[in-house]
Amino acid sequence: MTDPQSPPVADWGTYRRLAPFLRPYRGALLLVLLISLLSTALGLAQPYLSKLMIDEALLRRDMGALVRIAAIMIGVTVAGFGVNILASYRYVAVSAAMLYDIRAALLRHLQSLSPRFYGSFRLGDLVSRMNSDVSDVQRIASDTLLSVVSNLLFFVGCVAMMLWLDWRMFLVSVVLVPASLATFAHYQRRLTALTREMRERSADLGSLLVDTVMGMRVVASLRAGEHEVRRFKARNDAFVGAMLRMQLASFMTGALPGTLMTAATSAVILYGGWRIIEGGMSIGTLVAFMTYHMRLLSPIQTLMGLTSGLASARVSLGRIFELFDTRPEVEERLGALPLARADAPIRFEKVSMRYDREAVLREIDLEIASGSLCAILGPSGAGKSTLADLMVRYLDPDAGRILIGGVDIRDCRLDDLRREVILVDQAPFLFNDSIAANIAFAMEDVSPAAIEAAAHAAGLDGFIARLPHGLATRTGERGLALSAGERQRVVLARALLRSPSVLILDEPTSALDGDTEQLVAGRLRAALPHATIIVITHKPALARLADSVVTLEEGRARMTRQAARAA
Ligand SMILES: Nc1ncnc2c1ncn2[C@@H]1O[C@H](COP(=O)(O)OP(=O)(O)OP(=O)(O)O)[C@@H](O)[C@H]1O
Repeated sequence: MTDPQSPPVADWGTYRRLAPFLRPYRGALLLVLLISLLSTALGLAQPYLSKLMIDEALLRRDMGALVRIAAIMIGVTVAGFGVNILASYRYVAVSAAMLYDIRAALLRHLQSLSPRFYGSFRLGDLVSRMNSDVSDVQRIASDTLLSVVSNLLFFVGCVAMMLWLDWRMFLVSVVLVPASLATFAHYQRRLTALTREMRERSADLGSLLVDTVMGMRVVASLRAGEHEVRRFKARNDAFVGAMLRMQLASFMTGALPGTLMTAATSAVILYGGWRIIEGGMSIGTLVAFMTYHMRLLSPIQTLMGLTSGLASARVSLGRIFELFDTRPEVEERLGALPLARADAPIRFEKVSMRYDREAVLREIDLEIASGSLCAILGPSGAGKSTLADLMVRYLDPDAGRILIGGVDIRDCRLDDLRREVILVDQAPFLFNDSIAANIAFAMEDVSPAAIEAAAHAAGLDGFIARLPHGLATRTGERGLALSAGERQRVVLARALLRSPSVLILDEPTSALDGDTEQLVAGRLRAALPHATIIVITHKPALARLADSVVTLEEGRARMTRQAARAA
């Protein structure tokens, strides 16, 4: 993983990585290409029809030819209009479907990354990659690629028609192309660097906004509003400066080479005029040639302008593929075994784990009996949450193994493991939805009675009865419309509804008073009579209810059979 402060610019080969996403749409894209070919042919016919109009109808004073050619011109224009609309419509539909596939694949991939990744990656930067960068690629894919194809086709067609009409005049027409291309290449390199800088500044701004909004209560209580506005202004100034520099380079990349090419027009008029006066060329040919020459500029200018879009998309693609390239720390083994139930003993065998260079767990040996209530105690930072993360494979140990019923959990299907072993985190997370939807999150066909039973088991029934909308009450952004203790019980109900074989609770009652804690503890066992329940806690009262107690200290685990003795 590179430093998020310096997002990569993908090399041009990165576009090849889009191939798997393009493959399902090969047929549809080929059809768009054929429609574009037809549209180009219709566009190229117009100047030649003007030549016929001048040389065959006007100069010969032939009224019949005039009407015929005018009718063909109108027909070609109308057909070109229809074909263009069809090509754009089809292309935008295909590119939108393709971009959806990329976003969905990215979302799936992000879900496979460990909490450690989310702990180290800036949230604002992540959102900016999912949103702005994918949108940027979408914009380029929907506008630019069709434009590149049709302009290239048009360019090739123009060159062919000009060579066919008069090759000497063609040479005059393209004499300034090399200078124009050199100018373009210079500004294009500058543009790529400036685009990357602009994206970095934009991600800085996004991260600050996310941080400030998430920490709004701290900002308000410390009266740091003005401090945050100043930080925002500094980052916004840096962003605007980078954007202006990029815009200037983008303009120069398209406009300077185009201006050079326009100068060639005078040379064509001079040379063509001289050939007509000498009697070596018809007026119709010069008019048609001039039209092709002028139209030649347009695809060159458009293609040059588009490269700024492509440069920007290259930066965005680099940022998107950097996420795709972040390997999940935990992956399912090929041929992983199904796990029907996990009501079996859990064994830790010489499990060691370190973050960066610091060892958190050292050769832990432990057995937790099936169906027991086990309390894990230990000072803050001893590695209790890490132990829990290992049991649901948010992380894998550096050494040693964890077995359920004698099977290494790394050999089990991840989906099965996480269905049977549920971890309720220390920081309960609620979605901005109803209490019922939060309890039944991502489950289908759950009866209201089952949700109510889970809410009762989590000690929420009294609270819900007092609410005017009951279970339909919304929980607010991140559940902040509920108290900390209520949030804890909603996530507990969410876990209970799923009837896991193993339930791990990381400080589940830290925000509850003693009476509510006793009530919840009592109902928990009744709701899951056969499950193994592992409770990480700092509370002696909760530990006293446990069948066994494990104390973690300095990376080592000590097991005490009786809660009363341990406490
Ligand atoms: N993603 C991480 N990167 C680096 N160090 C980490 C990471 N997560 C945890 N740690 C460190 O590992 C140690 C154990 O953390 P852990 O959260 O497992 O402790 P804990 O016993 O659950 O603490 P508490 O009782 O305060 O919740 C701590 O020193 C912590 O700073």
